[in-house]
Amino acid sequence: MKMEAKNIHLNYRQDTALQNISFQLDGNKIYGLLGRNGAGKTSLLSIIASFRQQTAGTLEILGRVPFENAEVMQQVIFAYNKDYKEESDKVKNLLQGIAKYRPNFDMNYAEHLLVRFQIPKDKKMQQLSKGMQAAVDATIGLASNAPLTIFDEIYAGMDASTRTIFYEELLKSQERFPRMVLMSTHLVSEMEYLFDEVLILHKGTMVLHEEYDELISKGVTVTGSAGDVDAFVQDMRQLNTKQLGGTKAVMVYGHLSEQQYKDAAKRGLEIGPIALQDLFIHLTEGGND
Ligand SMILES: Nc1ncnc2c1ncn2[C@@H]1O[C@H](COP(=O)(O)OP(=O)(O)OP(=O)(O)O)[C@@H](O)[C@H]1O
Repeated sequence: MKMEAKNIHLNYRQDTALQNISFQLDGNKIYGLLGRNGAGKTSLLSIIASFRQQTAGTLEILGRVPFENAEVMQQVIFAYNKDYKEESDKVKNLLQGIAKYRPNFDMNYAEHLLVRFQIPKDKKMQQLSKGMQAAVDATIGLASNAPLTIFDEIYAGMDASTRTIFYEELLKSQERFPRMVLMSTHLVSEMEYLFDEVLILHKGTMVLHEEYDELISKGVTVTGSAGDVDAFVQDMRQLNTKQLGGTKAVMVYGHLSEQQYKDAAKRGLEIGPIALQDLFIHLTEGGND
């Protein structure tokens, strides 16, 4: 699967929701789309899923414009928390209806997921709790086996155990049927282990797109006595500082050279990894409140 966005803008009347969004995604990987409330995640995913059209710029999926292109849209599933209050269909009938239009839909797997999520398949959708409805949305997203699978904050309403089942099943089904998965979230620390690549949106612009391993390897946390830490990090890009008594931990962004590792060891400083959550907070702080 391949996707390319060039200079996408989206306005809602006079408000700008997305500006200058460009990226290329290539491969059957899990992409984490991170952003705070109102960053533009749903807006961007809705354009990718052809639920709405951008104001300017181009989007291509497999080299074609997806909007109103049935052939491309067959390959895409957009799973999000739907409103089922008017939905009197039973769970099993809803799934059967979806399976008719989805060539890769795996009903056996969907039933397995319903058992794992403890969803009674003979119950009407409108009678399920919010978390159970979200689990049905996740089931649809996973069992559709669509080459481009989009989950928009699908976990909302799910309890911690249900979310864990969802993450496990996502990884298992991705192994069986590799696909491009785009997943928006602000539960960064809980979900970061799922991501192959990370995209961070902030106030409608893309502030970062990198491979997860590369991203994590780029930053380090330097811990030790405050004076030594300050001297060591003085010329580095500092992201975050914590101090407890005389001990200080500073998160810095950038690769350390071999010499810097040696210097750190000499000064008795500890070098540890950074957390994506810290980087996310740093890159998206300010302006939204
Ligand atoms: N239908 C709409 N009409 C007008 N403005 C909208 C509409 N939908 C979204 N917006 C605005 O666009 C911006 C981006 O919203 P969006 O829903 O894409 O963010 P999000 O990152 O998905 O947020 P959240 O994490 O809170 O769901 C926000 O400022 C929001 O107020």
